[in-house]
Amino acid sequence: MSLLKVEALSVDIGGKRLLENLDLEIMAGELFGLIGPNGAGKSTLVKAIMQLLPYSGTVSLDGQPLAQLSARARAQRLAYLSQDDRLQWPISVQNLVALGRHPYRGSWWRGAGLGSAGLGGRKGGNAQAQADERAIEQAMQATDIWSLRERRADELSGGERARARLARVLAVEADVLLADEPVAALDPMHQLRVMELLRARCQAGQTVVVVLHDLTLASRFCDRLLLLDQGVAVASGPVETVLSPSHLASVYSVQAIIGEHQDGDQVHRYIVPWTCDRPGGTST
Ligand SMILES: Nc1ncnc2c1ncn2[C@@H]1O[C@H](COP(=O)(O)OP(=O)(O)OP(=O)(O)O)[C@@H](O)[C@H]1O
Repeated sequence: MSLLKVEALSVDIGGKRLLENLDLEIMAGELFGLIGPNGAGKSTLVKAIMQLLPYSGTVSLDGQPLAQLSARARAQRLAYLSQDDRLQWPISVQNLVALGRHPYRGSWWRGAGLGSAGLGGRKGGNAQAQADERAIEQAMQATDIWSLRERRADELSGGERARARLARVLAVEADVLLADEPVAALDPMHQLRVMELLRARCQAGQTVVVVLHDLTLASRFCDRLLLLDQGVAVASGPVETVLSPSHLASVYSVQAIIGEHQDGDQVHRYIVPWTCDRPGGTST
């Protein structure tokens, strides 16, 4: 049985249809990729799943419509990394990551998380505080921002901040992680590291929905893909079927070099967009 199910989902905003009658089933432990060109509707789909946009249709988790869950239950079961990387106020990296534990806190918990003592400052505290500290530290180690933990998040580089924001959602330890372009700002090593991390999280039982523009990463790491174009599902299923040369040409308007690389006993496909089918140019 699927963990996350989307049925007949449509989104209309301002008189414009952004998503058209989508059906989707994502299994527990799956690394599921959402791909498609700019404006295809990937972020809109993720926001609708997160109940951040009005939609028609049903989104359910474990058979229960998400709209029926309390905000706190939803926040514990689904973690969301948005594309928007603006920070609204100066905050240390470790306190930003600590915000990921907010869904487990009572309403009395007004601070950003760790206070002036930082990590380790509440050793010997209750079980919840220890679970929080463990989750926060693990998330920072996994995203390679441990050494940045006392820096101000708004003073980090774009890639460092992207990893800090990812650490915040990893710290939730939710059943489902929805990550909208988590590797877009990262250097190649950190892109691979994050994709390996998401893969490992799936092997440990989490379910991950990831929006990607890098088709080689999508091909190599995802179990299945949904290809969106203009709010419509063009193809869904195994990577080889979805990332066909004809889809690349018809949806992305590119001719791509598709090759295979033998890595141990596994064969991975790489996809390098090479020429544009659609002429570009600057408007005057
Ligand atoms: N609040 C909104 N009001 C009106 N139109 C919107 C709104 N949000 C998104 N759109 C439009 O919906 C379409 C899909 O947007 P969305 O952000 O889902 O695309 P995307 O596939 O995530 O694109 P990208 O790869 O550029 O991030 C776009 O044409 C966008 O302009």
